[in-house]
Amino acid sequence: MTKWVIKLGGAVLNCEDAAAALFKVMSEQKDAQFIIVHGGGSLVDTWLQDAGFVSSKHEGLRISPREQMPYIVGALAGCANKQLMAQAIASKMIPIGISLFEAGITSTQKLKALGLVGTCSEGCINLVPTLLEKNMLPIISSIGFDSDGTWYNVNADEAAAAIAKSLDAELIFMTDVEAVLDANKQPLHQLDALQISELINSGVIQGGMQVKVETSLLAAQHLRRGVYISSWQKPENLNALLNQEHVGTKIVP
Ligand SMILES: Nc1ncnc2c1ncn2[C@@H]1O[C@H](COP(=O)(O)OP(=O)(O)O)[C@@H](O)[C@H]1O
Ligand SMILES: CC(=O)N[C@@H](CCC(=O)OP(=O)(O)O)C(=O)O
Repeated sequence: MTKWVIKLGGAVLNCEDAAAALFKVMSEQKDAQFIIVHGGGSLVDTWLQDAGFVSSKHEGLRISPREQMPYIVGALAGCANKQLMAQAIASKMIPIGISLFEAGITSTQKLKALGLVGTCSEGCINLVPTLLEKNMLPIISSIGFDSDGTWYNVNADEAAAAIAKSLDAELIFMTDVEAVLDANKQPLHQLDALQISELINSGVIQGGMQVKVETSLLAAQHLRRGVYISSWQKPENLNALLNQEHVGTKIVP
């Protein structure tokens, strides 16, 4: 049975029932198992702003001071995770909301200057295979922990790639744009390492998309197959991708 890790960008939560439409596509698939890894960057922005914090990013990664972590964890592992669970339940699936720790990923601090931004490496326990055996849908937030129990804010694209790696699963990034766009805002069909570095150096790919393409390339190289970036705005995109059709941008190793 093919395993698919589907990374959902957090903006899906701003669009009523968009996630439910994707869950419906998944529930109709036979011979496939799904694992959701989700973001929620826009929700984190709102929660931090409402709490009076200023939040900034460095190359697409949110600088995460210790005192902001309760809001970040609350938005990602709490609100975003449970909102997605609600839409999965409405789509007649059986979701189990977990963090990276239960999904077999351990984190450590990435870079002191970023605060509690975490990395991903292989952890000690992994509930995902058991959940899949029981026909449950793991919905994994990008909150990680180290072996001392310190919590970390992990970029959700990096989290999805680590989960796909640990399960040797197919990986699809579903974001808020149809594809990676070139300098003229035209969709790019396929990208390799050289094209990616040129587009980043020239500033055409930046911010969250920079993290996504860099992470996709590493994942494609590790998995030795293409990784897709497409939009969650059209559920038919997911259907097409699951049927091996080319939609969005394919990142090739
Ligand atoms: N070359 C590019 N092509 C497409 N989107 C880009 C590009 N460069 C930057 N972006 C931005 O990246 C965003 C997607 O990244 P991000 O907001 O992190 O998505 P997600 O929350 O789905 O992970 C797009 O909405 C767009 O604003
Ligand atoms: C370290 C880091 O950048 N963490 C991200 C985690 C959420 C995320 O990645 O959300 P999207 O997938 O919706 O962008 C953040 O705080 O925004």
